[in-house]
Amino acid sequence: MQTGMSVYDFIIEKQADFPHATGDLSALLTSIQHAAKVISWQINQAGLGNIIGATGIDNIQGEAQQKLDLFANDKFKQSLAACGEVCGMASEEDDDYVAFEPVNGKTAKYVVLIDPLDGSSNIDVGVSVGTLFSIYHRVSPIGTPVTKADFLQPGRHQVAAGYIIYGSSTMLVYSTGQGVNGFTLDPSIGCFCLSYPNISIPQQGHIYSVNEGNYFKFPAGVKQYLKFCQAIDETDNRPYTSRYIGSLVADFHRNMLKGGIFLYPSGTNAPNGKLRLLYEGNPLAFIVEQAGGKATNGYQRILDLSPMELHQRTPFYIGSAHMVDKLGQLLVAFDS
Ligand SMILES: O=P(O)(O)OC[C@H]1O[C@](O)(COP(=O)(O)O)[C@@H](O)[C@@H]1O
Repeated sequence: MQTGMSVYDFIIEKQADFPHATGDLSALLTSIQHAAKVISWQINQAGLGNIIGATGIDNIQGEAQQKLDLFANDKFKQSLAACGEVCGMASEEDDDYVAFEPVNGKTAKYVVLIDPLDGSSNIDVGVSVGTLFSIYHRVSPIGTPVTKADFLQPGRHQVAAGYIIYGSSTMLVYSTGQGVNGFTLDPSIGCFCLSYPNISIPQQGHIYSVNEGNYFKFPAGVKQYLKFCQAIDETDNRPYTSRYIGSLVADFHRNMLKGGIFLYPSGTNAPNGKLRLLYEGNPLAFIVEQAGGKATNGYQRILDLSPMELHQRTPFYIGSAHMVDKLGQLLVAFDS
């Protein structure tokens, strides 16, 4: 897999490893790229058009819906519905899942869960934002109406997952369960090209990412862990560095490439934290594990959690394996 090759060539080469591959997943991934390119173009001109700012409506999360949230949600819905491989989509921006009509009599076997524009409250200040996606095989019989059960599957059943980061460059990072690869959008040819093959996260990092403004709401184990990160100990390069953008995809992407831990504890914003298990937790947990890292709710592997509701939240700790383990030990010691 040589750097610079297009994602299309990459998918075709990878498909060769799976003689029974039908190309359906490849077509689905291509439809995600199409929507991402349109959104990337819109974000790059965001200040010029009438596309920044809020719509005046709150979404089911109780958050002010940004115009670009809706734009991105519609773009992914259109592209995924048109590709014919997806029987339904659940989005952080929609109260309930939507079922797609069959295309040319094709029997779609996948469902997609998506956070169309994560960190969108940062758009009008020019900070990186992202899209998160999660793909499963449906559990209901093919050809029958899609059901809620198709979306409430544990994260370990994901067939593929990934994110797009709209930052200094636009990147697609995804996994189909055979490692993690990153592709940068080359605007001159309108194509995602391989730029980060076989990404792996360092087992130990020196960055911690958390909104310390919520410190007094954190569980005792988290407070202990932050003390550990800030303590002076040259034997293992402490104190660590604090970095928090407030845009999950951007914070995660940095920590995956450099090594680090991202924390969004329980008790902040809501009893179970702020971040959504299905749209934010599961796709990033799938990616980080494929890159050699870990993701937990403090006590359990995120990918083993059984979802009960479409918009349920979870405490979220993700990153370098040794750092997530250390935090887990302190949570058990101080909060169980
Ligand atoms: O402002 P807080 O409470 O630190 O929360 C920041 C977190 O919320 C988010 O903005 C939530 O994302 P959404 O934009 O998808 O609601 C994350 O990207 C980010 O990590």
